[in-house]
Amino acid sequence: MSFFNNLKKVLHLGSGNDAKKKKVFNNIRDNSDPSENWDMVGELGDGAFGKVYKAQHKTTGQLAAAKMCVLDNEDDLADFTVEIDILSECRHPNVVELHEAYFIDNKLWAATVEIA
Ligand SMILES: Nc1ncnc2c1ncn2[C@@H]1O[C@H](COP(=O)(O)OP(=O)(O)OP(=O)(O)O)[C@@H](O)[C@H]1O
Repeated sequence: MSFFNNLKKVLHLGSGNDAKKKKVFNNIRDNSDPSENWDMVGELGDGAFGKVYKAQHKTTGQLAAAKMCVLDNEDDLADFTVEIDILSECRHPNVVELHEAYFIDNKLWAATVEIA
């Protein structure tokens, strides 16, 4: 970034749209309802951040563990994106695979391959 752009940023002289810019989360379907694709067919457990449900994909029948975390607001979503991004790209026999992640009504849903 140029010196001039840095100065504009420090002095808050941007275009005025910066605060309104919506964050883009590459691996999270924003404002999308997981129940369009997944049926919650049971409960698997409780974690530090929320409940984990047993989910079944409506078309493929694939089973998954759907972890649901209630967030205070959309800004808190940024705290989870690192984990979501790593799980989306990581393919290892000892690490659960992330199918899909959704964010709707301040709830983050992450559907990973069920292992138990
Ligand atoms: N992929 C899965 N397959 C089967 N059961 C799972 C799976 N993921 C979680 N569970 C169940 O849900 C419970 C809570 O999981 P969760 O990952 O939230 O635990 P946690 O240890 O609190 O992790 P974190 O600190 O990331 O929230 C687990 O103890 C387990 O019983």
